[in-house]
Amino acid sequence: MKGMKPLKQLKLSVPAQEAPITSFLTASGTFHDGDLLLNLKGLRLKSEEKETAITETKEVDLQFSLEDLETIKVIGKGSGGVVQLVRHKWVGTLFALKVIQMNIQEEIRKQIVQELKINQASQCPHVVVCYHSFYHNGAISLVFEYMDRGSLVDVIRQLKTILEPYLAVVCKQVLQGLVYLHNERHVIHRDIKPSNLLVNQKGQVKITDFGVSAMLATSMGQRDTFVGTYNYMSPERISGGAYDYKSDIWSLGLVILECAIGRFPYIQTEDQQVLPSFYELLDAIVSKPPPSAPTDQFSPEFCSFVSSCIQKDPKNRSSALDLLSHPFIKKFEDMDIDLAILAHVYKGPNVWLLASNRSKMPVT
Ligand SMILES: Nc1ncnc2c1ncn2[C@@H]1O[C@H](COP(=O)(O)OP(=O)(O)OP(=O)(O)O)[C@@H](O)[C@H]1O
Repeated sequence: MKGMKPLKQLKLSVPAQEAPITSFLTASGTFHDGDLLLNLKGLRLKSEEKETAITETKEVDLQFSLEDLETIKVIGKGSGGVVQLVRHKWVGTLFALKVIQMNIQEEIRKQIVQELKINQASQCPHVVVCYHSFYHNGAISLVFEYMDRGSLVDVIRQLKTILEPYLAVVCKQVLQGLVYLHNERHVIHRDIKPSNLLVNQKGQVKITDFGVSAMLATSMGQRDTFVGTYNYMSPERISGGAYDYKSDIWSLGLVILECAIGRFPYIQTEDQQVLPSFYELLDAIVSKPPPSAPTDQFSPEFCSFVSSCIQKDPKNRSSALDLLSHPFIKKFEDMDIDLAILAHVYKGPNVWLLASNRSKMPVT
């Protein structure tokens, strides 16, 4: 047409950016990073689309979007957002939906998608499966396998303490999860704590929130700055030094000791209910001798296990793989202890039982 410039001559001035938004976000709102696609319909690996995933649970094959899920109730709240129990409207399967509000910055995008990828790809029976991840309106929604007995926080709250035979089984399962993360995935969890160890009525214990805390920290522009609790953090992390898989072992040791004695190990006595102040706690973790299991109350195997984990120098801590063959774990292996009994005695996060229920469990 007359007067109209050829298309080639039309120029649009776009401000210079390190990476144009179109390089990772499509017009329809889909993140893409290599093989990975993340949008309202969920997370997909292009390369895996053709492969038929062979999994034990049929839920993995469910194709769904957020609209297919209906909320039943809120089951938890963390520093990043709420966790809801949701049901798939058509199939009826229950899931835990974690919604995290976040302002995604360009420089952390790669790390987030990487973590989601690892999380979703989990094929370990002791790591909570993340079935789907949705990114919508500045929030990331993660659809997790629902663990119907809540976390170890709920268990300790109700039962007060967990006896050694059960603790050995809990420990073994967490260690199997850690061996998977450390030795197969080559990643550090970085946030092992009671609320991230979930239980179901089958008596399975699984590690959750893998990568989520790091994702939150980075999204807040605080790369590697922790957003949750510092309570279970290893001395080398608190001091800002280099840390590795052994950092998770320190945290595991504190969690297991807490489950045995019924209080956070840096709280000195049973009467003392409050935690030391933030700085007192950090100082105690870094400068004081590490906590240990009282030898007059616990078996030598248990005391040795705890001290193999809670060592100030990470070099002196055992690896997850070595701990799997520790005498404390081996001691109860032949007894065929069914953790489902514990899950049965303990009725779940909303019912607080009296500690008298402990009498139903075997005595060490
Ligand atoms: N997959 C799940 N199945 C059942 N309950 C869950 C699941 N995931 C989380 N919860 C419950 O929701 C609670 C809150 O979880 P969330 O991961 O948001 O925070 P947190 O681990 O308690 O704390 P923080 O955000 O500081 O890490 C958990 O303590 C647990 O009771």
